[in-house]
Amino acid sequence: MPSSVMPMPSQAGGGSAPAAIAATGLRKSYGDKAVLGGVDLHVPQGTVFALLGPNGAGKTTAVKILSTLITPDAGRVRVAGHDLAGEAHRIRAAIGVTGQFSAVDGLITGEENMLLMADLHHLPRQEGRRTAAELLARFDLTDAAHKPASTYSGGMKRRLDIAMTLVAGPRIIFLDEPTTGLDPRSRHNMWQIIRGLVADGVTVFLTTQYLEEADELADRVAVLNNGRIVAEGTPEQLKRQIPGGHVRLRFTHPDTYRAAADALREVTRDDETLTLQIPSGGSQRELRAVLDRLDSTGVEADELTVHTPDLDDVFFALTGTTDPTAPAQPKETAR
Ligand SMILES: Nc1ncnc2c1ncn2[C@@H]1O[C@H](COP(=O)(O)OP(=O)(O)OP(=O)(O)O)[C@@H](O)[C@H]1O
Repeated sequence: MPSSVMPMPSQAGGGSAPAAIAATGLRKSYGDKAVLGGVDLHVPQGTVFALLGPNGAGKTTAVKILSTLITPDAGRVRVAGHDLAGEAHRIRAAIGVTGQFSAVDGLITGEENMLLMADLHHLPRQEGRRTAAELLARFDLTDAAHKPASTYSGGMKRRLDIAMTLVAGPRIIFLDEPTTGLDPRSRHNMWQIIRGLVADGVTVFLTTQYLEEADELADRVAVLNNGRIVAEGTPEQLKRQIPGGHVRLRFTHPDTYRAAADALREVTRDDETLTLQIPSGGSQRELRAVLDRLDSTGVEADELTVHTPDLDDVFFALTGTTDPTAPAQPKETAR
């Protein structure tokens, strides 16, 4: 068995795949403030795991513990097959961490940052140069390699940061909010980079406030709220737990609106906006049933929208909050 693999008992949703990261009963308090109140995590090798949570939920604290930066008050942690208690140095050698605050030194060039990292990891000079050049090319930074990093855009700095994390070839990387503050294009670039890492077999532990990001990237998502995991599963599993799919019909004439309300069952009426809401999973069959019923009474809606539950709904249902920093997600598809 490779050293980065640890067997885990089969657990709900986690399957029996070998874990790259496993934690049980993780607790951490600052003074009398309990930040993590008994957290279990299981991240199979070669997968992307997203830890979601509102501001202050304890995501960064969890990452800091798992990446050996701080010690938990209680709990057992194994990363890359090594126990945090006693083998933290082995864990450190096996992982890469990109935090919310960049490790990039703006005064030196991108290439110099990379070579510095290669030196820190004691790579032989030749190998360090080769690895730096390869990573700079892979992250589309070759042209900027000889410019001071302070002249880089936010997206370029973030790419350089991750490239630096990869110099030592970690098989597990922690990305704490990797796309916060990036524009949509840079965010999509970052997603491609993360997908590329996973294609190479790297395990990615990601924290994010962007629900769309977790949906796009993560094999599994855990929602952290008040120091506890309140839900865990694939994005699809989480969405299925949440009711909320519906068809919304909007009318301009009150008479048509009333006729439609009478014709349809199980509608929620909004008399002010002349809108009807019908619970629906959004399948073609369910939509057709609604349309057939409207047709049969000769009523035509002025607008029809289908709302399928997304991670926003999950997040809201589980944490009682939507994150004001998350960008608006287009949830509804006008038909
Ligand atoms: N060193 C510390 N000393 C005291 N309190 C701390 C310390 N580090 C974190 N906290 C507190 O612990 C709580 C969780 O912080 P943490 O940074 O883990 O949350 P987070 O989920 O990462 O939040 P965000 O999304 O805002 O980064 C917060 O209330 C924070 O103020």
